Amino acid sequence: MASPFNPNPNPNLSSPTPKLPHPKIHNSQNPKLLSSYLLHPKSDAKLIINGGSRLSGHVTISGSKNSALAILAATLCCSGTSKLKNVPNLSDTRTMASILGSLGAEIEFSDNEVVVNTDRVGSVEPESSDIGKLRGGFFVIGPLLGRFGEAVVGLPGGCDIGARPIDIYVRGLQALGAVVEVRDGKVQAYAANGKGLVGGRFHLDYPSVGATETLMMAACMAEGKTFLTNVAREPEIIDLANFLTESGACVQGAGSDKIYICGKNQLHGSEYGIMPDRVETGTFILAAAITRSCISMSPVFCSLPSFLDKLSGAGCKIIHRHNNLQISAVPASRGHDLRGFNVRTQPYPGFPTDLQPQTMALLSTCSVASIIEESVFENRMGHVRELQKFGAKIEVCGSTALVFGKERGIQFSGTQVTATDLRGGMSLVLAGLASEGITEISGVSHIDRGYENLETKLCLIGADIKRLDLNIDHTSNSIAKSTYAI
Ligand SMILES: CC(=O)N[C@H]1[C@@H](OP(=O)(O)OP(=O)(O)OC[C@H]2O[C@@H](n3ccc(=O)[nH]c3=O)[C@H](O)[C@@H]2O)O[C@H](CO)[C@@H](O)[C@@H]1O
Ligand SMILES: C=C(OP(=O)(O)O)C(=O)O
Repeated sequence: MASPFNPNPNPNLSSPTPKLPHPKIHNSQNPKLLSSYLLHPKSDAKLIINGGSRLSGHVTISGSKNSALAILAATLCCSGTSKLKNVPNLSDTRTMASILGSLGAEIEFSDNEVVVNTDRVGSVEPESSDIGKLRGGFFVIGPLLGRFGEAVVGLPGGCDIGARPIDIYVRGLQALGAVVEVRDGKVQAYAANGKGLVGGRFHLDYPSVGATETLMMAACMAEGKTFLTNVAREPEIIDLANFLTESGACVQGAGSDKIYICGKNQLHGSEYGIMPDRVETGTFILAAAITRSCISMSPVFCSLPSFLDKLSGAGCKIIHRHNNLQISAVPASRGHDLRGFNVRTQPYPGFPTDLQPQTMALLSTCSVASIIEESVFENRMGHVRELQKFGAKIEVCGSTALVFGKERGIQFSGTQVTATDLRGGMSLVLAGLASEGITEISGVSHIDRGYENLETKLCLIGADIKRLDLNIDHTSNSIAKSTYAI
């Protein structure tokens, strides 16, 4: 389909996503220098979507953001050099690299490979402004305490989708022999015996993903055995356990609700490939569904059981063979459209909260009404108001949303919306793809935290989406330095 952008290209429109510089960083003495290299795009870009196109073709799925963040933190447990492959190049992974650099680690981030050497780590206090940008940065408290017996880490940031306290982390670290206090907006922790952490037993009163990962890393470096119960069972936990094992740790039970760890003083460097991103996989499945299209993607691991069951029940045909997944949501005939379904988000293997907003966009276009209950985060409905601007009929009561399908004559139309968090932002991209006309999305930096080369991947399967970067230097025909905040 001819794009309205092509005949008279607007010089402000750039596609694909500008490639960020990949610096080589060897100066562990100067964390400020490091931060200035690991640049973050400013938030004044916009995504412009000319919706209504059917999608077709193949998508290459990137490495998992959430695995990569935990495993980057885990390199702090390892002496020598760790080489990580299939790391997605995202603002979150770059921030994590910056956090490791601020501790004195030497890092090279090139394409999708990160090489980390932690032998010259000389600080236990990472740059607080970076910790405040994402949730994963806080995970370094586990390996720092384990390796050095102390840590001073700012309070974590991440998507604004609930209070997101750190009480389970604190109680868990205390069970491993740490004294933990929150002072001046920072968590100050040290080993009570003045030497190092000691193994222990700890029951998580909720299977928190981040607390499980943090305690696994701490326990790997504690003296003696640790037994964690009611732990998170997400595939990212298994990926972290595999990395730790590859680096010399003894971790058993990852993927179940109990993890047993035999502590070691120090792990060694290793080479490890990050697993594919299951949230990105789910998002592209939803992109096909909402546009009633047929696409394929790889590599895909079977890590979305509840989500795939729901989509199949709605009428999507999903074939997952080896590491390739094909989805067809093309209606077989008139009157046979996708049906709505009810969703209750839950820890793995339940329906993933990180796909709730994008699923809500799809359900607004389905043939019957649906109910979405968000049970993991108490405030993950920020996207509803923006989806309503497209014409979606959604009513919210607390953490439950009633999503009316197109029985109410809903037809999405392009509009101007703002992303206020990562997955909520992505639900707006999906709604834009399914809309008639032009959609303009602001707050793109939220989306950039979690989707690598988003516009390129969507364009390759036939979407009409471009990035409008207000900081492009048109005089030099290249992306100006001012595009990035230093
Ligand atoms: C970087 C990363 O991996 N982020 C993921 C991780 O976040 P994160 O690790 O932050 O998510 P958690 O599993 O910890 O949070 C789940 C629930 O537990 C609560 N809680 C958590 C810790 C704590 O000490 N006290 C407490 O009450 C949280 O407020 C939330 O309501 O898992 C979430 C749930 O799958 C995903 O949405 C995030 O994408
Ligand atoms: C909630 C998410 O990330 P974070 O935990 O970093 O906020 C997410 O990836 O959807």
